Amino acid sequence: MARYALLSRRLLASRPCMRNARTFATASDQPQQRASSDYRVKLVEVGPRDGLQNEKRAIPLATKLELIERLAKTGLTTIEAGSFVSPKWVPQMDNSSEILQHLLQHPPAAPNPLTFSFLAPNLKGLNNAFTILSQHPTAFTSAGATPTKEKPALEIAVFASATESFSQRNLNCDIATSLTRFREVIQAAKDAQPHALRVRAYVSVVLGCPFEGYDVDPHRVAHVATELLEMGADEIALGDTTGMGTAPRTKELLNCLAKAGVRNEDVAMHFHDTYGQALVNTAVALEHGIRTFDCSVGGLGGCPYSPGATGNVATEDVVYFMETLGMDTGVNLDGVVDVGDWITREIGKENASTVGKAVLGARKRAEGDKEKA
Ligand SMILES: CC(C)(COP(=O)([O-])OP(=O)([O-])OC[C@H]1O[C@@H](n2cnc3c(N)ncnc32)[C@H](O)[C@@H]1OP(=O)([O-])[O-])[C@@H](O)C(=O)NCCC(=O)NCCSC(=O)C[C@@](C)(O)CC(=O)[O-]
Repeated sequence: MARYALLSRRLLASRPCMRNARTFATASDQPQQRASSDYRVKLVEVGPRDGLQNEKRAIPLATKLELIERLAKTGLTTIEAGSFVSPKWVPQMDNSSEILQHLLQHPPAAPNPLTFSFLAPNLKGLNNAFTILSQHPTAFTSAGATPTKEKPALEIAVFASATESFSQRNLNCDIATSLTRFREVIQAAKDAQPHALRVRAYVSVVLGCPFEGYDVDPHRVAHVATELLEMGADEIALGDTTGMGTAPRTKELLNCLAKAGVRNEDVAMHFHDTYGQALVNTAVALEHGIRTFDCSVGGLGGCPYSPGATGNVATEDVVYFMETLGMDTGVNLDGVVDVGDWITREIGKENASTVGKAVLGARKRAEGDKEKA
């Protein structure tokens, strides 16, 4: 890890990405899977965490729980439900312990088994999660096991940065220090008793930084990602935190990661739609072979430490987009449209989903036609 921190940005930029596929802690001997799974897309709903973390008004615990319960009914299988960060830094996430507790005691009714994900930036955050988990040791499945409707799976997410400026603003430390902390978090999550936890690792500002601009070095992203995989992270989520990503730069980034040995099945894309490019970039990533995409119902979201960044790409828009391409998300479009309509009204935000608004408008017109007839 230290070698990445010590190399100058210039040196990194001039280095070609590694040509030979590297072996990471999580790599298996299986060849990249194609065939029918090629049409299956996994959507990770981040609305309850990324979608709400930036809201200034306190959102009641009951609203957050109802949001998760409503989302669970739509066919979504992975829901980012909270964040064990410092409440001084992100006050909105302060009731994440209660959320985790509730989800373990009362797993939401859902058509599919669920995985819940929680952010943890350090051991303190992870230990806060462990305090709740230790009270319900049999209420969730282990990392490798298949979750059931009665026993959800749990995942911890760490979040690194591709630029030093964003790392300082978001985590109050440089990238090297954050990676040292994440190594401890990942190790502790893997060693957890009675169950190991799955670990997702974000790399933020991969296609543009609010403080350093568009020119984020893809080689730097690849280095941070490979470090996290070598530590044992199960998945890398590439965050276009600012929504500054474009189609050619998304392609360049993914090619760079592939050359560094990062497998498509270990990558998730996390697009924000600030410049309206999220679906175009999604298409590029899909074409590249990525099959996991983050999204937020109603297009809620924004990072408190990324000024000007707006919401995540809307779940409704991604579901519609994937379906028009013949991809299978397993998510009920009408169901997520209803949730987006409900939560945006509930918290007094504009519904940022284009598809959500179109479907709601079409329904209204159909009702009007029915009344006239
Ligand atoms: C990492 C720290 C804590 C360092 O912040 P720090 O101030 O350097 O931490 P510290 O270790 O000096 O501790 C300061 C105080 O915080 C407490 N503390 C320390 N850690 C925790 C914890 N885990 N949970 C609860 N409390 C904690 C600690 O106990 C102490 O309390 P005090 O003694 O003053 O009463 C802080 O910078 C932080 O919480 N940052 C999180 C910022 C954040 O949540 N950002 C949004 C999520 S990232 C994101 O949205 C991007 C993403 C993931 O969506 C992808 C993308 O779009 O790119």
